[in-house]
Amino acid sequence: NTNKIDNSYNFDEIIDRTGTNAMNTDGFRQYIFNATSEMKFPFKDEEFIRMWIADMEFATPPEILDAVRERLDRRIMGYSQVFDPSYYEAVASWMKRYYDWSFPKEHLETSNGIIPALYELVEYICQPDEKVLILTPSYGFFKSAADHNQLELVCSDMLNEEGHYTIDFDDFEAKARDEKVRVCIFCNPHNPSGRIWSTEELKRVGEICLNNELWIISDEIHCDLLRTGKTHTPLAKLFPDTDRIITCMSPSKTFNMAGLMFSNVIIPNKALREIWQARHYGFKNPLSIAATQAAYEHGDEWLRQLKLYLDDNFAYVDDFLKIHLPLAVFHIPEATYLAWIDITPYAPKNVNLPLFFAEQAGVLLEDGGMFVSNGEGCIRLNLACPRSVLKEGLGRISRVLVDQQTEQKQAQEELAHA
Ligand SMILES: Cc1ncc(COP(=O)(O)O)c(C/N=C2\CONC2=O)c1O
Repeated sequence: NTNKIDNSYNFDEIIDRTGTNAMNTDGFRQYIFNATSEMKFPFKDEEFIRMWIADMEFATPPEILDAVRERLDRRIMGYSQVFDPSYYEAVASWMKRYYDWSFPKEHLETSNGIIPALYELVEYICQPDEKVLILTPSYGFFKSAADHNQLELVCSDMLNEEGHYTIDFDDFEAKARDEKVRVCIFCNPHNPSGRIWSTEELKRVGEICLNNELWIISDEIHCDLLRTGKTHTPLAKLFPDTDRIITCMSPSKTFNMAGLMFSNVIIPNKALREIWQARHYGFKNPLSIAATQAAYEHGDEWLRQLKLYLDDNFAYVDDFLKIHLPLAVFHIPEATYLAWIDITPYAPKNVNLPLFFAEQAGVLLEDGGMFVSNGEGCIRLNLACPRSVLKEGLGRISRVLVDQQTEQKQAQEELAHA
């Protein structure tokens, strides 16, 4: 089952993920609600429309699955690391083709995911009394990387002009000047706003950080997931003379293989790289190595078609909101497959929005409260799903919000006439 029809990949296919130990289907009670599996809802688990965690409902490309099968056919799954030079060649070729960027082979390390790499790099870079700078709203694990290392987190709230997010450079620079701020974890492209930073913005971030002797971890996991026609610039590409920018990338988000826990960490600074090599547990899953290399060697056409499908999903959301929730603030993001929507005019006040939508609509989603700060009134929808699923999810969301608003108006009228 290659999920290809003629030469097109089938992104409309509904794939059953139950019984696969998927966070998406089985981990939401604990992750979103900090609850046990006993937590009850008016919906069966299989009735939920799942739009929360950022993995896809699409099959991992057949070319990648074939590479895993091929490695399985070697029949021994012993201790493994990346020894084969063809791995670096595959990564380097992808970076050249897509970002016109290259880096020396000796700078390339690998990690069992970018989150673990963030935890390790922050530990190796910071002294115990130093601080971690991030932009907010932020992917929650950026805060965890500071918390995990008992370090103070410093947040620079992004400016939000009617849903257009930009960096408050005065605030960012003021915080970067704090001599105890040692590292900035920078999200490029940005989750959850979906911004692709312009060259000017990237240069200002880099100059502010480097002029204040910060290290920068540029988390670029979303860099392949762009709207068709958009381009990504690795931050390190703009600063070839510094070795204080660490770049984290992975095909895990691009090709729906996050469960294989494999990412690239490009560390130009020799001393830091030596600490990484001394401290990091270097053995890797041989199936993950095979899958990751295959993604870079054979993923182009699947990615091209995926981007077109996501373009259409985003266009559908944009049209839907303009008709059914016209007061919501939404702009099709330049990157990611995540829709960040300000529903303040419709949202019930003082309720836990993920719980509200789970209980009232049978939709699992994340809200601004899960993105550290500066996300009030916003929800985030994962659009990496078949259009039929997207339509059902949006329909349920708008119904409960409009019903909620109608009930609010009726209650106000009754009060007014009481
Ligand atoms: C900015 C960013 N960095 C790192 C990761 C995870 O890297 P990994 O450890 O899997 O290699 C994610 C996944 N983002 C997710 C995952 O679920 N919801 C999200 O927003 C992410 O958005």
